Amino acid sequence: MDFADLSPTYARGYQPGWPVEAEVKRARDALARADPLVPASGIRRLQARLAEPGFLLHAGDCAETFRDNTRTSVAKRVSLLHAMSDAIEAKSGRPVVMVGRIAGQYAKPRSAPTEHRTGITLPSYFGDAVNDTDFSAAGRTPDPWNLVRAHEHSKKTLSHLEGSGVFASHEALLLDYEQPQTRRSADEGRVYDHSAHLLWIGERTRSLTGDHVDFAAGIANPIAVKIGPGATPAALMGLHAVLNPENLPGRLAFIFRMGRHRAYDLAYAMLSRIMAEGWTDRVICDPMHGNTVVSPAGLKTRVVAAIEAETREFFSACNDTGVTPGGIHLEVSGDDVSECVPARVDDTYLAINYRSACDPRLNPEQASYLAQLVGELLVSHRHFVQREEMTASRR
Ligand SMILES: O=C[C@H](O)[C@H](O)COP(=O)(O)O
Ligand SMILES: C=C(OP(=O)(O)O)C(=O)O
Ligand SMILES: [Mn+2]
Repeated sequence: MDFADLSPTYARGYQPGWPVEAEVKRARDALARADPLVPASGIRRLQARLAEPGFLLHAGDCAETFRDNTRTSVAKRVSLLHAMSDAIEAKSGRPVVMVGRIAGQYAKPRSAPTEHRTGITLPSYFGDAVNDTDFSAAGRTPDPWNLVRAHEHSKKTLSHLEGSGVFASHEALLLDYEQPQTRRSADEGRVYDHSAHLLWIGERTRSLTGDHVDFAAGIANPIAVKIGPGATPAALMGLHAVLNPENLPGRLAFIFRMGRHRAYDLAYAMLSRIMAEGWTDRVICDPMHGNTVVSPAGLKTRVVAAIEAETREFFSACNDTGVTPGGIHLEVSGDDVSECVPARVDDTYLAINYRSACDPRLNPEQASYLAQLVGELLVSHRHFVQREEMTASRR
């Protein structure tokens, strides 16, 4: 296979170039026969929780790996989510719904279809559901049976999550993974994607005319859509019309990931439109994905101060438009990694324990700091709401 020319297949909605189409069909058939990973009742339970005013804590790995899918690792991730949730609840008094980037976050939409190292060109790493991080021809060749392995691993993770109060979510990127797991429920006739409770559409695949939005429109799970700096209020309008035409609470969330410098202005414009239209869609802040930088040694990192700054800007825009902040979306690790730098990019710090298979994650200490901050910012929003109510009652 000519790895240097993957661009044409990859351009089709970031789907990997599978080497043998017949194998893709066999893997899809295996997924269609496999047990549903999450039951319709669990999906409906999350939808009901999201229809209430609770705050969504949406966090986990950028890319889970099969290697790290152990009971211990899952337990550490769950306990971090609980610690963060407790901190937000304790400060703000607002109930928190925990949704992990977990039990299926195995696919990545990479900026470039190929990676070059010392004269060798191979496919990029697209997540364990497609290929391997190992930079070798064997490791990087997409294997459709990894889709089936991703299903098996997700099943194992879900068994560790049982009774933890954490719902599962991932980016619905690989249609060869999602479509075969989509079934009509026998009791109420709705169509659910049983691969996770919540699915999100990424910044790169949210085109109104693309296959991903079309797929999401056809399933009844809660859906989130990433909204980056290139989006307009008109684009939001189109997504709302297609994904939540009945304006159902708990169905749709917009995850803003604007980057710290333009976060306030861009969010303000979008939130004003949401307010004016009276949409029930939840608004969430992802202060990670617009703030990725590359260190001098070539590692992707994020400065915690920038993550904090975007979080503050988002909450200010919510306060100034009167929209309720609906959640925070973070990439975090249960391990003490050194992937996000405190205040300035520093390769010595990054070298201590950089383990991410894709994007840099907050370690537990950094994640807990962010959770405290969010709790505090929610308190000032509560005061804002009370002020509004007082003004209204005086009229
Ligand atoms: O979340 C993941 C990344 O932001 C996305 O895959 C792009 O990463 P890349 O620019 O390293 O390809
Ligand atoms: C790829 C991701 O984000 P975005 O689509 O916002 O770039 C991600 O959440 O890992
Ligand atoms: Mn990421």
